Amino acid sequence: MVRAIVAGAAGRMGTTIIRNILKTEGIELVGAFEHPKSPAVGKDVAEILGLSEKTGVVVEDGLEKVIEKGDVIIDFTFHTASLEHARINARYGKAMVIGTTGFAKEELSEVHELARKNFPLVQAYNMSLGINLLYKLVEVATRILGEDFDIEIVEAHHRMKKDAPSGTAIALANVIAKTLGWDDSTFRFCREGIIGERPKKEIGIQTIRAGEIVGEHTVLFAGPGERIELTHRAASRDTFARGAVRAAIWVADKAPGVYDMHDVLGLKEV
Ligand SMILES: NC(=O)C1=CN([C@@H]2O[C@H](COP(=O)(O)OP(=O)(O)OC[C@H]3O[C@@H](n4cnc5c(N)ncnc54)[C@H](OP(=O)(O)O)[C@@H]3O)[C@@H](O)[C@H]2O)C=CC1
Ligand SMILES: O=C(O)C1=N[C@H](C(=O)O)C[C@H](O)C1
Repeated sequence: MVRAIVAGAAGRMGTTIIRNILKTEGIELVGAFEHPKSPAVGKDVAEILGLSEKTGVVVEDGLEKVIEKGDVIIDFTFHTASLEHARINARYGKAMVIGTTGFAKEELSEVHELARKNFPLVQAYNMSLGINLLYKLVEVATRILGEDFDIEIVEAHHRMKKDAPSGTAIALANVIAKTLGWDDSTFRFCREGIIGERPKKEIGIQTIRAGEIVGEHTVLFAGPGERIELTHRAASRDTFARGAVRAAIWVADKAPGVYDMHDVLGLKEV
């Protein structure tokens, strides 16, 4: 049985992940924590989730209060918090699953460096099966169309999302750039005013924030006389949470290193 600790236990993803752990075989919830000022601290997670029966797991006020109880930490919080949790975990060597987005390049490099030396980590900006398949489809479409077609990414999320563009949009842009042998200097995040003709060597990334949209990504390939759009729409956060729980079970007994959802889902060789 894999013993899981959930960071950001009162958040949108934290609560969804805990619900999924409670109904999944092979994994149990042994710890949950929030930042010290959170009103959730000191409450049984059942109270946060609106369950009638107590779980016996109380929300603590930091990772170090619970880390020794668990085998794997699942972290969907905030970029600075996840980096701090990785730094703490480097001293304990527990497995980690990090779904947090919004990292600066240097922050993510530090997280990966810590993992390579000290603990197994699954890090992915999107843990849904559909998006991880979309990465593959986009790679194929880019290989076939990339030289002649303009490629744009449009992402839409709920009004509460703190970072833009989404981590998934950046990951999609990275797939396209890698396939074409380009780098991230070709990413174009916004356009305004007299911008002139679109350069060929450009990957547009546009952001929409509105209402309660769970998460939508479209990659658009527009060429002479025709257009292809590949779209993924998440209807519920459960799709991300199921992926995170699957990743937690998978990574618990792995050697230190950085893994992604293609490792977890067995899509590496597809
Ligand atoms: N990889 C994937 O598949 C997915 C990734 N995400 C990413 O996950 C992250 C969280 O998203 P979401 O759940 O919607 O956001 P929320 O703001 O709802 O949840 C984050 C939680 O973490 C808490 N938190 C902040 N700092 C700390 C800390 N130092 N220690 C412990 N807890 C802390 C927050 O508390 P407070 O609110 O009080 O600040 C909040 O409860 C985002 O980066 C998002 O982009 C989201 C969905 C899918
Ligand atoms: O903040 C969210 O909600 C989501 N964030 C992730 C991202 O930034 O890619 C994944 C998902 O689309 C939901």
